[in-house]
Amino acid sequence: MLKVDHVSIHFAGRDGRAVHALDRVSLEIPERGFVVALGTSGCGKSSLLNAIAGFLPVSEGAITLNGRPIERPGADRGVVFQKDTLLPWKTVADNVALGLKFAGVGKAERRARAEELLGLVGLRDFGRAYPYELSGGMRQRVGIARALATDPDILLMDEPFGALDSLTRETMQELLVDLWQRTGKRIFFITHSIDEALLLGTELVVMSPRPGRIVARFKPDFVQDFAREGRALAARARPDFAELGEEIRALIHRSEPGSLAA
Ligand SMILES: Nc1ncnc2c1ncn2[C@@H]1O[C@H](COP(=O)(O)OP(=O)(O)OP(=O)(O)O)[C@@H](O)[C@H]1O
Repeated sequence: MLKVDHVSIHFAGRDGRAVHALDRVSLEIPERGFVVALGTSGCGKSSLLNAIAGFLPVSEGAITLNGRPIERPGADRGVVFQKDTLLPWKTVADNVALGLKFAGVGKAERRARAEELLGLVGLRDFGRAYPYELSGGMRQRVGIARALATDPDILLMDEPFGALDSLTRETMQELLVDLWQRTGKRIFFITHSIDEALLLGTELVVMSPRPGRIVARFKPDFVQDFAREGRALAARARPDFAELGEEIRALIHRSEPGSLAA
């Protein structure tokens, strides 16, 4: 279990006043859970993800993974960002195996594991290519393979498909749901897209800013239809898909700065 227990994160703002990026946020991600956070810009989504990753210390509260407190980055958490962070001078296979190298895994095993992971993300023949030879979608596939390399307990994904064109994004959503089913990893995923959140999440947490809080939680089951069909069509066709989407849209708009409903 990944457990975020009453976590607050404060930053010193430029005017000297504290910025409450997160205020007593609690969250649990069970095995095979796919939790999606969404909300307006500045509601603390990335701060929450960075704290789970161990990049950012919490001001109050605690985060534990299988009972162990998270205090620093670790191989039990794989991270994927919107912008790929591949090393341009290394081949795709070497990029995928980077975490394994740090973990002291030998060359032959690294190579075999990279090949296996590249097969899993549909890039079997690209191990010797360099990142500049790949499209944006392909680079994100490499990023996902790299995040999976150390066989982490959880995947942390910060708007991983936010910079992709809509067709590539759909393909990547299909790939991720397939990977999720096959690997059984728990996932924490950030998006600005209500459609994407509904399609992917087993739990959606809607956040609002200043201070960053969870204002609503939903447990939709559209991802089961998506996984079964391999396509989003059946899930999107359900009347409750649009209804829940509208409910979440209204919630988010209400929390926007300057909103008349705020
Ligand atoms: N290092 C920092 N120093 C000071 N303030 C910060 C820092 N990082 C984030 N903040 C502030 O904390 C709040 C939450 O930021 P965060 O990036 O977590 O939000 P977000 O929901 O991920 O936003 P976005 O959707 O735009 O990525 C914002 O008000 C932001 O300005």
